[in-house]
Amino acid sequence: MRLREFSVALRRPLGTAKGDIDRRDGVLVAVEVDGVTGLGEATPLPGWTESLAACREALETVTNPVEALDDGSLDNTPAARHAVSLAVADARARSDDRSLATSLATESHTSLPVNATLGDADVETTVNAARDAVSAGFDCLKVKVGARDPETDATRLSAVRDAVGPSVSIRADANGAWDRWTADRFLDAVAALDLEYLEQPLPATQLDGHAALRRLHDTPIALDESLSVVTPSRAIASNAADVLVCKPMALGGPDRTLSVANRARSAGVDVVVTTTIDAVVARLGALHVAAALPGERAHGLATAAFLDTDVAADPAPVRDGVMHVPCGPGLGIDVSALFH
Ligand SMILES: O=C(O)CCC(=O)c1ccccc1C(=O)O
Ligand SMILES: [Mg+2]
Repeated sequence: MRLREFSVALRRPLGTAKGDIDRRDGVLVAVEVDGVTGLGEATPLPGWTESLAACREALETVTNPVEALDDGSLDNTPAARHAVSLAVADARARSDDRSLATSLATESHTSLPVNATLGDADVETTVNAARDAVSAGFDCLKVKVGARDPETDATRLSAVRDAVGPSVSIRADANGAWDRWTADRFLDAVAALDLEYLEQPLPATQLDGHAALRRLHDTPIALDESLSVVTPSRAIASNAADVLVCKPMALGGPDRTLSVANRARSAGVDVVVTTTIDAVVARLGALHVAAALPGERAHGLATAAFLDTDVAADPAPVRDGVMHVPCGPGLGIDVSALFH
């Protein structure tokens, strides 16, 4: 297995309730499966995955990539497992001469709607960013909340709703910033705004709290960080979510993400696939995984624009709020663009 480290700055930091994300560092991998090369990427983000040091160490110990996926050695390092699992899946799809999405599902989407991601900012900046996103063709916005008091966040969202009108879908993501009472205040204040959902209002371990919010308010609830600290089965069984926000990087790879998504769907829980603001290889992986899932919701994959540079050219840029799934073999990116 070949490894190549990379480091990219964000063009503009993403402000969240848990601080700014301003750079992303990770490891690209290339594996050989039956003589065919596949590409993977580990871009760890503590809070969702292991540290970069733990990720690097786990990848350096892999001798047989296919066996490493099943022997438990990568179970505590989801970003490292993601890189290996994606690379093996990419190699297999390439040797079958199929796109990754079509190798993962008998029926897959050829294009997907995606949400614009709006960081924490004051009311005016948030409204301007929302208008810009809608002008660019997005009909779904995800706004970061939880860095301000809940009434101020409600004012931001209300101003966004007024600016974009009723036909644009609005999501909010608090990144676990609140306690039950603060989340109640926020949900009371936004009750008339018809939010698509509120993502991770409470800390990751508080499944019962999320279940209570779901019972007491009409705004649907989504879980994100919780999926990194409790088993997906528990998250699904606890009635704590209408939607699971699935980050392949945090769940340990495309295979694990598909299995979580299938279990969620059987329980009547929807799935939205997002990135941890990854480089092009992992973004494409998440796009193919999302394409392999049924459902019509917008995914959180429009994160390329946060990066100042990338490790290779992007074959799936966002146009009009939509991403087209590359139909060439595997991920749809040349191995030679990344490994010489
Ligand atoms: O879902 C999106 O719109 C983009 C991804 C995103 O918001 C995100 C990006 C990096 C780290 C955490 C998160 C998050 O969903 O909380
Ligand atoms: Mg989130």
